[in-house]
Amino acid sequence: MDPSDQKYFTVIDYVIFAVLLTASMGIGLYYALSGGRQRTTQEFLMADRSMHCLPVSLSLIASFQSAVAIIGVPAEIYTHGTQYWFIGCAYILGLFIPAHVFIPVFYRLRVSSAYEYLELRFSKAVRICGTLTFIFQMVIYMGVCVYTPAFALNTVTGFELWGAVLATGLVCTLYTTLGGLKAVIWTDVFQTVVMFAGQLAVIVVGVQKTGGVADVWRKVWEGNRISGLDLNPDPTERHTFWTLAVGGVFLMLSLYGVNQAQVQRYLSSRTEKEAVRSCYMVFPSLQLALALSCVMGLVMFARYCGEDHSDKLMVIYFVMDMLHGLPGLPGLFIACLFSAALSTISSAFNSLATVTMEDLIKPQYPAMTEARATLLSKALAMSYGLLCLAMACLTHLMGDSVLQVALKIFGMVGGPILGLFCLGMFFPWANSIGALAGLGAGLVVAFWLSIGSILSRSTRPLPLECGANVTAAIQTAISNVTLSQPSGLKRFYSLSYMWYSAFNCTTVILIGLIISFLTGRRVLIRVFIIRTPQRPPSGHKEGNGLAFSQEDGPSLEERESFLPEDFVEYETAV
Ligand SMILES: O=C(O)CCCC[C@@H]1SC[C@@H]2NC(=O)N[C@@H]21
Ligand code: NA
Repeated sequence: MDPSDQKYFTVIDYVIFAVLLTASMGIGLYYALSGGRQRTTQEFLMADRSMHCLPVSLSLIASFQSAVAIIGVPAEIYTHGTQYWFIGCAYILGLFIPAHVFIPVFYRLRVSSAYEYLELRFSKAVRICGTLTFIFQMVIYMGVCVYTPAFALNTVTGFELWGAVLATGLVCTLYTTLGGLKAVIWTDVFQTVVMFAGQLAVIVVGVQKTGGVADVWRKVWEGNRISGLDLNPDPTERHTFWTLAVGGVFLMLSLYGVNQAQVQRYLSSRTEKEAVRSCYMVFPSLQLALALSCVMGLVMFARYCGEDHSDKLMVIYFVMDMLHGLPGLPGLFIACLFSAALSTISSAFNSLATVTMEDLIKPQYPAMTEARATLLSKALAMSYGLLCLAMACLTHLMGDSVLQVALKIFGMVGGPILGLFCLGMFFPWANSIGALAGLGAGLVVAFWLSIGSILSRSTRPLPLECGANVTAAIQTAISNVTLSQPSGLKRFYSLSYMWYSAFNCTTVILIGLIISFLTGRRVLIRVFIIRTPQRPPSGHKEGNGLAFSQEDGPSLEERESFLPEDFVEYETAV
């Protein structure tokens, strides 16, 4: 069917899309006109540190579940099978470690930006480099997130491309600028619900139209799309249990442990326990989001197993094929797609405005009044919004698998940032020079690796035949056929992109330690001692462990609020 002449959208579909934008605007206006009316940066950027765990947890999901996942994951499952689903195993440690390692450090320091920790632990220079790296990462990622849904929709349904990008970008910029973090969190809650509803609708209609669950399962099974546990230890294998479940942990830590967008949500919680609880509550919802997008890919395979389309358009084509003729459902899915995009880019705007304000501007102008600071924060949110629209154009040039592009960005830039924080929290003898050198080296290696990989490798999609005639044996033979096994630099370039976060994080730590040792002469070490509530007399001291280490540190006791004096200075000769 030629999409352009299909009448996909009835009036009700446009109404649903308009309702989504209007509701989001309404929430933004509500928080602009209620509470403290967004007059202080504490309210605008930190939601007055008054949030409950439920909205925070849904907002934590929404931040990194964009249209990239809604479109990219089903395409991944359609093309390569369900191996990607094993990334769900990474969610266990990927959320447990942030809850008990990173949240205590950030929450007890009562910072607004995660990068303040880097100045307290290392130096101002490390903080600024960390902030700039984060800004670079999120600006590129934002562009991918705005562009993906608009481009895919336009191609399949003729839906006005730049009109959609502009509508999304402007609405998002407005409610983020007007309503601050409270509005961003509550629109995230609303948009996450729309996201789940849209995906569920496609699955229910898709299964029903493809002959029912049994039929879908049979086709998917015969089409060899249910991947077994692939324990192949080869790090150049794109998706195996190890690259997803272990490499995925580092990816999750770079997002849910140290990414400012998530740290800001933890910090907006009313108590530390509330923040930890919100982190725990992310787990089931994230598993549900993953399951929905994977099942959508399976249903799509059952429907089209013989046909071959480029992945990005495939999903929208499938959805419109399933939903057209059912008034309101195409509109619901569009609302789902743009909810995914809106909730991610609003989080990006707000976190970018926060770090720019807290890490780059306030330190230069300490005497700035609260009113001016808030006004400037709003101006920043607005300008990041416009920058994001510009980035959307750039995305035009990206590769074809949007999921892979997004995950590569996290690996290339998020990995080194994770390494920087780990260096600070787990290695007390690391110093500022080491941290800077580590971050620099990590970024250089990360870019060298990913550019090298783009130039030298293409993924081998599984054959698309379905039906009993293609036995699993043949499939395995085909998919495992080893092209001339790369060696040396070629092998380095063919490292699975799912290992980028782990690899780049490790590079930063190793280089950081080596340089710290080399320059460690008489270095002053500032180690932040976390104190845990005084335990009932159980005889042993419990520490949150982390960022500190020297055993002869001060006794562990509860502190109302942590002040920089909690950083204990140590002279060490190396
Ligand atoms: O959806 C996106 O914008 C980016 C792709 C998914 C990012 C990672 S994958 C692991 C974790 N689970 C999610 O749902 N999102 C993040
Ligand atoms: Na989102």
